[in-house]
Amino acid sequence: MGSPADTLDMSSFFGTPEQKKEFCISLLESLKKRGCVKIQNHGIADEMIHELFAMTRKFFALPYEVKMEAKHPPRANPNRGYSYVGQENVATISGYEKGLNPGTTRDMKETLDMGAPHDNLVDNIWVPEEYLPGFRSFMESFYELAYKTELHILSALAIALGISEEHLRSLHSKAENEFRLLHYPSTPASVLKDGSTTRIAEHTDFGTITMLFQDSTGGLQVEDQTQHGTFRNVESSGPTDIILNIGDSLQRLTNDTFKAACHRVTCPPTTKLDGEEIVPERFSIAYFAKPNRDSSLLPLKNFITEATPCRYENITAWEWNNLRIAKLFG
Ligand SMILES: O=C(O)CCC(=O)C(=O)O
Ligand SMILES: [Fe+2]
Repeated sequence: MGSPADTLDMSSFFGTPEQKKEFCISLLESLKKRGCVKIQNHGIADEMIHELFAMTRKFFALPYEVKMEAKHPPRANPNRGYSYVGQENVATISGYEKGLNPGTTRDMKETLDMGAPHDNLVDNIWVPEEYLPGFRSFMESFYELAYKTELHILSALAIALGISEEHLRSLHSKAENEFRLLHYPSTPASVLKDGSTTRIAEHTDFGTITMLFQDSTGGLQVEDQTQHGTFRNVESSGPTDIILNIGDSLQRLTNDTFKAACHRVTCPPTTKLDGEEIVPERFSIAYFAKPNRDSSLLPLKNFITEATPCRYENITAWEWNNLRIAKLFG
């Protein structure tokens, strides 16, 4: 089966110049091989991540009617607010890159999508403060913390790729990101058996990088970059690990030097689909780092050579995002 995702200690990025260089090189190698990497000591305090999970659990434990006070509009845009189980089905876009028709597999998940606290275009949608005191301000501060880590990771990637750190960071200067809480309710294994229902269908994320936190339930799988069609289980050593994966926008900017990581969530590996088993609920949190909406996703000059001609047309990050999400709901 080969090794699962590598684990990297990011404290070396903040260490000596040699340690920093070594971290950047390992990051690039691991991502190219496995499509994702686990990062520890990334700078976000453990207590903040534990609190993030605690808040996430509290949010999804609210009565349905309360969550619906923050309801996501019926269409994909603006991508803000609470989506109930069945509202968004990722299989509709699973085969996008491969030119396949929309799939019909249903996702068993509920989500809360948020963006920057002061986004120029779209406001966040919150449940009234009295139902979840402190929730909004906590999520807004976590967003800022995650953005700082995003910038460090972008620097590390730029160093490893030999491109300008300033330029890559400037493409992300507005923090026009998305931040999503996910809850997969407990489900009889039999429901997930025939393939018509899953937790989240396979897909690539649309942005530059995704930083994911998951609980210990299991079920996340990422496609190996060197063996297409082979999905490997990715288990975190704890909720504080960041699972980092590459999205479509970085694939475009690097002219396919990086390929976006295809991933999905199924039953935990130990589930026996034939039994009476109940698959336990699962919580995860994804921070989707995206280029500024108005920036171009045309591959960067460094990646265009005679041997590797430009593979992508000029499109803005916002146009790309909207093209990808158009089929998500409905
Ligand atoms: O729940 C997870 O671990 C993955 C979620 C995900 O891939 C997404 O929301 O794009
Ligand atoms: Fe994803």
